[in-house]
Amino acid sequence: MSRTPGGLADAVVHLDTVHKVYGGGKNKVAALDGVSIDLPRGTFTAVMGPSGSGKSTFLHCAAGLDRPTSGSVRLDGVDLSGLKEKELTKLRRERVGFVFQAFNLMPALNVRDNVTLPLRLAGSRPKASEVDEVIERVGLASRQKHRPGELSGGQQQRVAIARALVTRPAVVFGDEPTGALDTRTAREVLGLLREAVQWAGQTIVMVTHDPVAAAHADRTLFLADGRIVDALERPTADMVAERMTHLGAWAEERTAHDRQYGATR
Ligand SMILES: Nc1ncnc2c1ncn2[C@@H]1O[C@H](COP(=O)(O)OP(=O)(O)OP(=O)(O)O)[C@@H](O)[C@H]1O
Repeated sequence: MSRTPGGLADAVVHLDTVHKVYGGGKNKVAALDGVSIDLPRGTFTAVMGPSGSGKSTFLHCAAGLDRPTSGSVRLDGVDLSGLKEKELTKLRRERVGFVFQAFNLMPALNVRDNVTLPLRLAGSRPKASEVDEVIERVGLASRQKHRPGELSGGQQQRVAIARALVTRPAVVFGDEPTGALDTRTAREVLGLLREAVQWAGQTIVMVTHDPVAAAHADRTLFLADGRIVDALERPTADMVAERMTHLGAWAEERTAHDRQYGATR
């Protein structure tokens, strides 16, 4: 892939020296400490790291849900730092899809209406054939008139995935999308995400604690103390778990050290 001075030519998400600092004085926390990364179009990236390493902060800054303290984020070619709140909301609505651990469906709406909601909110009229296709893809064609309360957890997450994909976003961000699912259902949902990368060239970025989930991605990034400290291409779950064990032990040592000597990371 060709590189430009600003990063990869076809990076959907580009972070350049992103810092995110919370609090001040003794309570200051550097949740992100100079993160630079390109996430290429049509790829599936998993983000892992010990608790408190900055995964959610990374996702929020990359998705334009939160603003970095310094550094820049470019999403689908747009520099987010230049955008006003309203413009940012519009960009998220049009170019970003989200899948959360809690499915966040509207309980009063049926499957089809939940799926088409983002399109309607953006003021565009859903094209029936495209909606049919995405609902078919996630295996819910026979459940379109059901409400979320009548569906299993896995089916509800499929609705959320269809809702995220229907706008054909530049990137889908997943925050522990399989965190609330049993192992078998989680695998099915991950298979669907993987398929979306394959059949639609979808770009996906997913925060997860689960090495098996990370093994579905093309690349796994490892965060520790707000920095990307490692990356694995097409790793197995065992490789990811092993890397996490090292990072976990390292994080524990850091915590013990901080308790003894204090820290303002
Ligand atoms: N709003 C906030 N105010 C102050 N500190 C915050 C805030 N949000 C996050 N932090 C701190 O920033 C650091 C990174 O938090 P973040 O939630 O990004 O980590 P994480 O890797 O997603 O953790 P987990 O796996 O436990 O969800 C932590 O030390 C956290 O306490």
